[in-house]
Amino acid sequence: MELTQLIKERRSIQIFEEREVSLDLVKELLDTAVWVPNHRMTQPWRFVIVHGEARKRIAELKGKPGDASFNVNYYNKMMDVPMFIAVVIKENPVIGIREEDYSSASCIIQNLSLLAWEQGLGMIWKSYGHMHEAAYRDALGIQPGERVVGSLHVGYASQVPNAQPRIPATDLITVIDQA
Ligand SMILES: Cc1cc2nc3c(=O)[nH]c(=O)nc-3n(C[C@H](O)[C@H](O)[C@H](O)COP(=O)(O)O)c2cc1C
Repeated sequence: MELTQLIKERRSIQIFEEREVSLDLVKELLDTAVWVPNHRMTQPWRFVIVHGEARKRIAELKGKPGDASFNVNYYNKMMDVPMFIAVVIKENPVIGIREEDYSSASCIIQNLSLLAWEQGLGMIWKSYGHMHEAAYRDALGIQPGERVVGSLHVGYASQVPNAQPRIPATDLITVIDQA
């Protein structure tokens, strides 16, 4: 697919087919996705991939089946996601570097979503609050000093949402050409 078409036609996917996602394919896509610009080449990221039965680590964060606190809707919603990828970065103590690192990690996520889309694979970047909470961090082995940039839900789309219109960049351009 041509890059322009890929960029415009990629959608964030919420609802997936039951079909499994190949771990090898995702590893290969990630290997390409990390070719982002990265000031100082800090490359502070790593990726925690959760799939199969391990999805229960996430699905059971709001109670296990049988618990009084069990949230069946949350459990089912999470177990319907074929694969999760937590994009994790080491938090640099210097704020400027921390922002650069976060920006580069965001580029990886966009690269990955385009590469996945090209392969017919859907994805959504989720930023739910509980990815910063101790229970989620413990379940995925997130270390002190690490930040979860996003929890990516990955799978083959069962529904592709309509595109939401973008404000044309041409309406947002200020051209300065006078001395
Ligand atoms: C930083 C970031 C965080 C996001 N977090 C969520 C989220 O928590 N839940 C959600 O449904 N979508 C989330 N999204 C996806 C956006 O809602 C989606 O990109 C937007 O609606 C435009 O749709 P499109 O990606 O299909 O063009 C997030 C996107 C970004 C870039």
